[in-house]
Amino acid sequence: MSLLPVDEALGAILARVPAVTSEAVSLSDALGRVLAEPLIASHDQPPFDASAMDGYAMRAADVGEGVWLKVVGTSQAGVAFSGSVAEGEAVRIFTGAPVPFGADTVIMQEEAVREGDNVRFIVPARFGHSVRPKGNDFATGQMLVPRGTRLTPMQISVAAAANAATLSVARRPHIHLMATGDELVAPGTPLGPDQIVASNSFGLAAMLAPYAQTIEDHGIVGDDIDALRSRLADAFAAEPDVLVTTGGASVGEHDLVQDVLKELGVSLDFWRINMRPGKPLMFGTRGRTLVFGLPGNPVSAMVTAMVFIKPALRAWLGYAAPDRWRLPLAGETPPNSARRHFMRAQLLHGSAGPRLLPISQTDSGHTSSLANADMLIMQPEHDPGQKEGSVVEALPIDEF
Ligand SMILES: Nc1nc2c(c(=O)[nH]1)N[C@H]1C(S)=C(S)[C@@H](COP(=O)(O)OP(=O)(O)OC[C@H]3O[C@@H](n4cnc5c(N)ncnc54)[C@H](O)[C@@H]3O)O[C@H]1N2
Ligand code: MOO
Repeated sequence: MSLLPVDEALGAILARVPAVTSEAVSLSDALGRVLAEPLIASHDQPPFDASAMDGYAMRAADVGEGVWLKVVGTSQAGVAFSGSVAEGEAVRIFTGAPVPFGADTVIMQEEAVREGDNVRFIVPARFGHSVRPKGNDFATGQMLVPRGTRLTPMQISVAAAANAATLSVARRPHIHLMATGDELVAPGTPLGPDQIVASNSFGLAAMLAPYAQTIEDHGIVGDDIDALRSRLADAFAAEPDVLVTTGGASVGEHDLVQDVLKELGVSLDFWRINMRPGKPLMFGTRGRTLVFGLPGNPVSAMVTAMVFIKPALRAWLGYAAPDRWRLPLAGETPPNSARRHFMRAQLLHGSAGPRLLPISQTDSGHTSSLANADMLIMQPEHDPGQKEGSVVEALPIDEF
């Protein structure tokens, strides 16, 4: 049985991801969305030379020890001084207010002595000090946030400062989930004999939600070919962008998912990957729907979603794939088999800096160890095992 290498499988999936399409959203809906068009400044910021302090604006050349200047007016934020500052004059000014024509410098009020309409300064003037020049923050036409950025609060703030009421962001996919297996019952159900709680769709919905416009969970379908056919046909009728099944992916008589997907017109790109956990993963397309058939084992389902579905969704949104992390080990790893191993690991934050502590549990049904992990170490095929301190590649579990 030949197993497809992980990188080839990922390449095949990415080749099926459609081009980014965009939609406009208001700033209040933009957090966490991926920018589809770069944010370009449409005005200079500040739009005028502005004071950085509450104080006085004047010509630096006019300031000297014991020299009194005449205060000829006030410039406050929103209401500029309408005149200009001539030799020997100053204007009372407030933070953010336009620096009047003729003035070139601001001195803060703590360094000023005011008597009636006159002011003198207890420090020498430094030309241009406490003046924010027009366009100093950003200038018209400047690119402020590049396309493909996942928007943070800081970037939403700069977008608002740039006077953008809406942003062009990537449209998000509609994702459908379906669990398969006669033994499965929904969480909260008193367990009968031979029953297993269906956990996969809950973990997957949580993992995929940040990328999705909607997530629709079709619940649990038993290992019955007619039921599976009808429920999957219903799911396809909604034309989801992505359909994810779990379970029934392996080789047993009850593993029906592949046959039914093909019967319903899914063109299968591959089945079975050279990795653990997650070997029986299948992937194909039906029209514009990307179809992922994940293994039922809960660790395999979550790991294959991390390794394949997340990168596919990042590409869907035009979000550049993050670099793989490279971190030193806080313990040794055992020799690996011929399959690439995605090994559970804890991220330790000690005085030696961040390090990865491998978790020895490798059972693909062992969910509690996965819940304890922060990262998956990517152990290469045939890796002889690594000593503590060796630098290894890893995928952070909670990264977008
Ligand atoms: N003869 C072989 N047997 C198996 C092979 C193989 O190559 N030859 N591969 C093994 C590997 S690797 C995996 S992974 C599993 C995957 O099998 P399936 O995708 O067919 O999964 P199921 O048999 O349906 O379930 C496996 C296991 O996971 C539990 N499960 C299923 N769905 C859920 C869910 N939604 N939430 C929680 N747990 C779930 C299920 O009860 C089983 O315990 O096959 C191996 N066998
Ligand atoms: O994919 Mo399986 O996870 O190796 O048990």
